[in-house]
Amino acid sequence: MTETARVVIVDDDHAIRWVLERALVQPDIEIQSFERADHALETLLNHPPDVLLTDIRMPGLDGLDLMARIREAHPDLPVIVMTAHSDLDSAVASYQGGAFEYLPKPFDVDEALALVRRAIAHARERRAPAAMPDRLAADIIGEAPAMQEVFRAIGRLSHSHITVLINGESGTGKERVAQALHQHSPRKAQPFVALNMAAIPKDLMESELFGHEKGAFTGANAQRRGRFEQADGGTLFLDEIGDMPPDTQTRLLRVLADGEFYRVGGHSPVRVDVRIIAATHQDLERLVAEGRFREDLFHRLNVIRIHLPRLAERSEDIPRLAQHFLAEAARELATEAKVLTPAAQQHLTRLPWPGNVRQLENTCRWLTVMASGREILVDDLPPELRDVETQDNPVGDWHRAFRDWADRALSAGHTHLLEEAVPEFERILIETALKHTGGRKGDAAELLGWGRNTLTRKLKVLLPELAEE
Ligand SMILES: Nc1ncnc2c1ncn2[C@@H]1O[C@H](COP(=O)(O)OP(=O)(O)OP(=O)(O)O)[C@@H](O)[C@H]1O
Repeated sequence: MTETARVVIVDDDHAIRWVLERALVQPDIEIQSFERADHALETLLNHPPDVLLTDIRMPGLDGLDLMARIREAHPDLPVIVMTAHSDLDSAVASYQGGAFEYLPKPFDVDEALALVRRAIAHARERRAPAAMPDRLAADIIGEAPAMQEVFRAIGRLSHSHITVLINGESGTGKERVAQALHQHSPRKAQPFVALNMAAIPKDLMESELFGHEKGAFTGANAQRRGRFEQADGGTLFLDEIGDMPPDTQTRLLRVLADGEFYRVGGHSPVRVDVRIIAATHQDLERLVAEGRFREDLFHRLNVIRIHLPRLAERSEDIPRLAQHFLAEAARELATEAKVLTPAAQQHLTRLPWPGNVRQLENTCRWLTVMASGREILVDDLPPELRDVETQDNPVGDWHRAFRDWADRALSAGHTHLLEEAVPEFERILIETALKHTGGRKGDAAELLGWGRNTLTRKLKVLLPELAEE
């Protein structure tokens, strides 16, 4: 976050102002200082900063009065009160007046900066509901612009009962978003019921959705309420709607139009009030064009469309998502949360993630169990992720080729692979380094990290034709 924070300092002591002004010179902090509280008052009231640092004892209006006046108008403004160490009474008074923190003088500049940073974060957190949240109540993480767009949509829809269609590949978080839409809707106290069309056998789908009467078909030993009835008053999430068979589509359309339906084998209509959120990874327009999805149903569902991008298209969210999933996995397994080294984190942000957020979540679970240390290195990643070729990871290429070679050699019954591999490895490095230095051996040795003598010795064995030159 690069938003600039405004910090106001009020202290009659010139030296303290000077020290603080210098301590707080940061790219994301803007400072304004005042010598007297009464001079600062008007600015503070009309243009409240993110954080106020004030001394207590000052001529004219004192710090506690200043704080009281400001907090009347801006109760959430964090105030840091500075005062002499010994002055316990004023510290207590400042807390009672609602100070965010008490900073005893003399203070350490790093301590002062850390406290100001904490106060800025606190102020932002308080403002978060009004500003753009980067995390919703349903724990959806997303700072990427496309996710912010999704959050905005959830916010805008929070007073409505409108039908929503969520598009996105498998594992991108469609169900999470559906839950968030529900939790931020007027129906939040009512049930959220989810049903995945792809997971139900076709001939059970209607009874699953609409319920059945006793004796409606073989095995229907009792009356059963379907998902529509279970979701009455709440939200019904229909996942993989593109997999819904045509006759169920027809029935669904009728329910959406009439607000009532019949249980399978039933004769009296059941009325329900259900909000539908549907999701699909398929291109519904194409299914409509191909005659596999009813056009009228498509239009009924496609009132508001939310698109969830693939994880690779929001790679800036990967570090926070990973951290979140590592913490979750640690909690589930009752162990300490692992942390990614910067290199491992960078590697993860560059992977293609065909399984999207779900794949990242599973990877974090795997790492929590499998990584040996608390810090996760690139080498700790599962091989299929570690050696993936990425734009910036040419190493992936040869790792894979090398692994294949080892595999083949072992399958062919070779033993003592190192005797074969190590000289080959060194020969390739030496040749390449010499190519880079135009044949200069001293420089090549330097590039490789060897002494010149070592290179000469290696050349004799590995590349005798070059050794004498
Ligand atoms: N932005 C996010 N923040 C935190 N967790 C997320 C986020 N997106 C997805 N998840 C988690 O990733 C997993 C997959 O998400 P979800 O089941 O919602 O995906 P989906 O698109 O509905 O998948 P499918 O189409 O396969 O059903 C879930 O465990 C979900 O909680």
